[in-house]
Amino acid sequence: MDSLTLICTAALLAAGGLYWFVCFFGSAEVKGKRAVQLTGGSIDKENVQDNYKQYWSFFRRPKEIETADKVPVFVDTFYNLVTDIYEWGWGQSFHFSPSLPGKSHREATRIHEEMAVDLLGVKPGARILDAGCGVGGPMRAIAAHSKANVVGITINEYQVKRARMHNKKAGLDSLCEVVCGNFLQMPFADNSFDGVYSIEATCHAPNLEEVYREIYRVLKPGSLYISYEWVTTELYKAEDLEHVEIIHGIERGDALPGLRTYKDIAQVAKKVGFEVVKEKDLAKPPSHPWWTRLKMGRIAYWRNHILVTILAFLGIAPKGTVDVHEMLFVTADYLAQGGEKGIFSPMHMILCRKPAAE
Ligand SMILES: C=C(CC[C@@H](C)[C@H]1CC[C@H]2C3=CC[C@H]4[C@H](C)[C@@H](O)CC[C@]4(C)[C@H]3CC[C@]12C)C(C)C
Ligand SMILES: C[S@@+](CC[C@H](N)C(=O)[O-])C[C@H]1O[C@@H](n2cnc3c(N)ncnc32)[C@H](O)[C@@H]1O
Repeated sequence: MDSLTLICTAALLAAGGLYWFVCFFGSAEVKGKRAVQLTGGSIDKENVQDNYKQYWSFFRRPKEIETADKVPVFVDTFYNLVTDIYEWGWGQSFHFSPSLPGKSHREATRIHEEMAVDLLGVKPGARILDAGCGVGGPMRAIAAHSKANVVGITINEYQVKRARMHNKKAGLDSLCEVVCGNFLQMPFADNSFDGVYSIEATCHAPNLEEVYREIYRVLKPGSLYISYEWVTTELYKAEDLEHVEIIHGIERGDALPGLRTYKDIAQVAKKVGFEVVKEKDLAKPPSHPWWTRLKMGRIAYWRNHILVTILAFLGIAPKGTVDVHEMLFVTADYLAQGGEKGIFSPMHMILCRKPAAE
């Protein structure tokens, strides 16, 4: 080999190495997390693996998941385990949105979020609630778009920390406030919000009636509530074993005490006193598939898996991160199958009004 060939080979190797480094340590989306910063949320590094086992133990005793008082703990554990991986591999908005041809995932996400607040019809300065706010991606988009004051509530203390940090960084902390608490028993006065929204969050409630009743309580009479619900659709057949396996896979990988059918949503809303203004499954055509983003990411998930394995081996990421990542990897597949078969929707939209006071 002459020296020119040697130099060229070395340059190629260096460029390849740099490319892998950027791919590995850089981010697929714009977010505030890098692989080397993955943690177990509020869980101490050495306890992550045990907490992951504890999360799975809930599914070995499904009756416990049905016991309402155990669910917030189970959901909190789940979000300690996944929040950093979500932020790293998906972004600050922990939800799906229909694909929009010609638009990026970020734009499609923002449009889906802005639609929610547009339908609430709130004015600048109004006080609105985000029930189940995650790390606040939707809250910031909605506050910036509507100029409303948004109060977010999440059961997970680590998400509160992340959301407050992002709000400050985005210069939106004067419009956005974050509270740690349970949306089944909120620390807010009756009739104190001009609007409420929940994006892919109430699916974690063991009993939809309880959370809708609580949202109804804090909403001012005459004001609107909008929710994007996770449901099984009319195509889901309980006697089809493949359908059952997909839905169970979605429940296990997403901390769900049991997916509801689309029929339950309006029924429960009416039961607690709401008038149903509009109900629509936003996943249905002419919407473009929401699950293509999940499928397109497959190569990146493999890359992420290798990276997480190396980081855990080196002791940089907590032990247990590999298991959590693997769980999400498998879940992504169940979600995409549910979407493709049309048996599952993460965006069954319902818009309700609390009747005006007499
Ligand atoms: C509303 C909920 C969460 C919905 C989505 C935001 C998340 C559901 C599945 C998640 C993911 C699956 C695969 C991961 C991948 C293996 C990893 O490398 C990078 C992150 C993922 C893409 C991750 C991102 C978030 C989800 C899409 C539920 C919980 C009610
Ligand atoms: C999938 S994330 C969606 C977050 C946010 N809506 C978004 O789209 O980015 C679900 C959120 O619901 C919250 N949540 C689940 N159960 C809750 C409960 N009982 N009380 C408060 N928040 C809860 C979780 O902590 C998490 O923040």
